[in-house]
Amino acid sequence: MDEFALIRRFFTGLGPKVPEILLGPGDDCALLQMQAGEQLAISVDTSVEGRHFPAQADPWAIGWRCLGVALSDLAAMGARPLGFTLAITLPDADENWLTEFSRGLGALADQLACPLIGGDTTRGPLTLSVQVQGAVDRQHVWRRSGAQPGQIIAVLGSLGSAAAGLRSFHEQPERLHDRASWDSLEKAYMLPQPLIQEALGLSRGVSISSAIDISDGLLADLQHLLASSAVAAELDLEQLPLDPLLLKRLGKTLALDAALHGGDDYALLLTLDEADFPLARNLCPQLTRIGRLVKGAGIRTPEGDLLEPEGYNHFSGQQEGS
Ligand SMILES: Nc1ncnc2c1ncn2[C@@H]1O[C@H](COP(=O)(O)OP(=O)(O)O)[C@@H](O)[C@H]1O
Ligand SMILES: Cc1ncc(C[n+]2csc(CCOP(=O)(O)OP(=O)(O)O)c2C)c(N)n1
Ligand SMILES: [Mg+2]
Repeated sequence: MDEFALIRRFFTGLGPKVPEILLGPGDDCALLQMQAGEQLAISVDTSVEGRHFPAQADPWAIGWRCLGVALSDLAAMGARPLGFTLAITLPDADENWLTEFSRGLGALADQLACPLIGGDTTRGPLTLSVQVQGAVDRQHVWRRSGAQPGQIIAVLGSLGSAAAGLRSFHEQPERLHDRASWDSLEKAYMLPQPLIQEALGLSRGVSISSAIDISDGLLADLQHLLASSAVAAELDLEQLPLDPLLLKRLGKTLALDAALHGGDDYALLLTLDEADFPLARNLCPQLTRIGRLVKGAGIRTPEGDLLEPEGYNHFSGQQEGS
């Protein structure tokens, strides 16, 4: 199968038709029509085999995951997906692998009405770069800056599960191929659900002062939000939303460590006025209050203990060839 046959067969017609996409794959560019009052939100994330997902992972799940992690950034801005492009680097054109990969990718593209509108196909070590495009009402766009002392910090989605799921696959690699039997931790890692609908519902109904999605770990990503907003945080570790299975599997200390530093959660961290929290909870019952913003810098517990924001960092320690 040559490059163009591969594109036609696996990467054409993924996701539904949406009115804003005037032109999809097949020309030199895709064309998007923006509506008056909306801004274009753009973000790209690369997923590398062995770095972001295990070598030999289920191709359906790799397809879902590489789009899911990218769409999470649209959720974090309160943006509605319009479409995505895929730059794919493949070691070879394995038809079975590509069939499953494009089905997993297409399943999430359908669920969130986000069609594949173009891309690039090359040969080399397995790497997937997904660029997402979204539309955001200029009145309701969320940024990392904007958090104010006195407001509360809330999280949507659970924390630490994905890190425990990755650990489970390290310990039992044969489980990577048994998608039907994945538990909630394994699903959290391999099949992250970007919180697009939840974010859109919240952004229309309540004023959110700042937001970020959690990819590197709660403390690391909270620190990015705090730095952008020039505020500090007090976190109540007893309130973190933890899956009961995570607590059962790892015990409280390791579960907390996974929730604070593990990453791969693709949960949303939001700040808002305390008075708006009941309304926000009505719109999104899973929203959990985990702390509050205070003047100053850094992250502390209510008892005053400093929490160090170590999270995932691609170049910390400079291993691999330095
Ligand atoms: N190579 C790069 N060139 C320009 N901007 C970059 C590059 N890598 C990351 N960024 C920007 O730095 C910021 C932080 O990146 P990242 O941690 O990847 O964000 P996220 O967790 O939202 O994916 C983002 O605004 C991103 O666009
Ligand atoms: C096989 C494997 N090992 C380790 C990890 C842990 N990990 C790798 S990258 C990452 C952080 C998120 O990736 P990044 O490229 O920083 O995404 P971004 O912050 O740009 O969204 C984490 C927690 C993983 N996901 N998979
Ligand atoms: Mg990124």
